[in-house]
Formats: sequence, C-alpha cells, structure tokens
Amino acid sequence: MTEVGRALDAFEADGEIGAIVITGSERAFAAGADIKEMQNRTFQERYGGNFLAHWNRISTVKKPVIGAVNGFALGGGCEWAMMCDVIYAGEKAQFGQPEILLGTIPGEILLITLILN
Ligand SMILES: C/C=C/C(=O)SCCNC(=O)CCNC(=O)[C@H](O)C(C)(C)COP(=O)(O)OP(=O)(O)OC[C@H]1O[C@@H](n2cnc3c(N)ncnc32)[C@H](O)[C@@H]1OP(=O)(O)O
Repeated sequence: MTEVGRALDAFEADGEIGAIVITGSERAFAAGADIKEMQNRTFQERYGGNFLAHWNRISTVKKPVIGAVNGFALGGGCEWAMMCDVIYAGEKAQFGQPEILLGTIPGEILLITLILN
C-alpha cells in the first residue's frame, strides 16, 4: 500500500492527470493484505507499527478514481474497490471478505463504507 500511496501522491500532484484508474490482472484485482506478512505479528506490533497507515489513501485522492475490477477483490482488495469513486466490474469480478474465516474482522474502512453507501 505504501507504493500505491506514493503513486497516488504523484498522480494527484500531476496537473496533466485528470482521473486515475486502478486495476489488477484478469485473475485478481487484489487478494487483500499479505496474510503471510501479518500472521506472526501481534496486535501491538500491527497497531503500534501503523500497519494500516496508508490504507484509506484511495478515498482521499482529490481526483476521480475508477476501480476496474476483474477476478478476486477480497479483504483489503474489496475495500480498495469500495474506496474508488466508481467501480467498473467485469463479469468475473468476485467481491468478498474471507478474512472472517481467519478470525479477523474486515479492516479499517469496510464497515463505515457499507454504512455510508
Ligand atoms: C485489513 C485487510 C485485511 C485483509 O485483506 S486479510 C486478507 C483477505 N484476503 C483473503 O483472505 C484471500 C485469501 N486467498 C484466497 O482466498 C485464495 O488464495 C484466492 C481465492 C485469492 C485464490 O485461490 P486459488 O486460485 O486457489 O489460489 P491459491 O493457491 O489459494 O493462492 C495462490 C498463492 O497466492 C497466495 N495468496 C493468496 N492470497 C493471499 C494473501 N491475501 N496474502 C498472502 N498470500 C496470498 C497463496 O498463499 C498462494 O501462495 P503459494 O502458491 O505460495 O501457496
């Protein structure tokens, strides 16, 4: 997300860019946060280390953001899609929050986004 955040900062500052399209591959838009990276961290490490510091950057960009979604948009990937101003979903797009099966709840943004929409 740090890299995506940096790219969004640059696009926002670039006067030649009017709108931003975020996409993935045919198989996946994004499968969510890296479970392998997260699994051995304690709550204190994740919370204190600002693990989700840049998570909502898509929703604060001051230019229109389009999410072009195909394949899996899961967990944080589903949240990314919902943070876009417009979702353009292909026929194979699948949205979901499978992290509940890992004993965790959807991250920072999902519940608020669902309530607001
Ligand atoms: C705040 C935010 C929190 C979150 O976002 S929590 C994460 C939420 N996302 C998930 O729980 C998605 C978990 N992944 C899956 O359900 C499945 O995967 C898929 C449906 C995306 C794909 O299934 P299939 O086509 O059968 O492929 P495969 O063999 O399961 O996965 C291929 C490789 O991709 C790795 N992978 C998939 N998703 C993640 C992930 N989110 N974090 C880290 N690795 C992931 C797997 O482990 C595996 O890797 P290897 O080939 O080494 O076994």
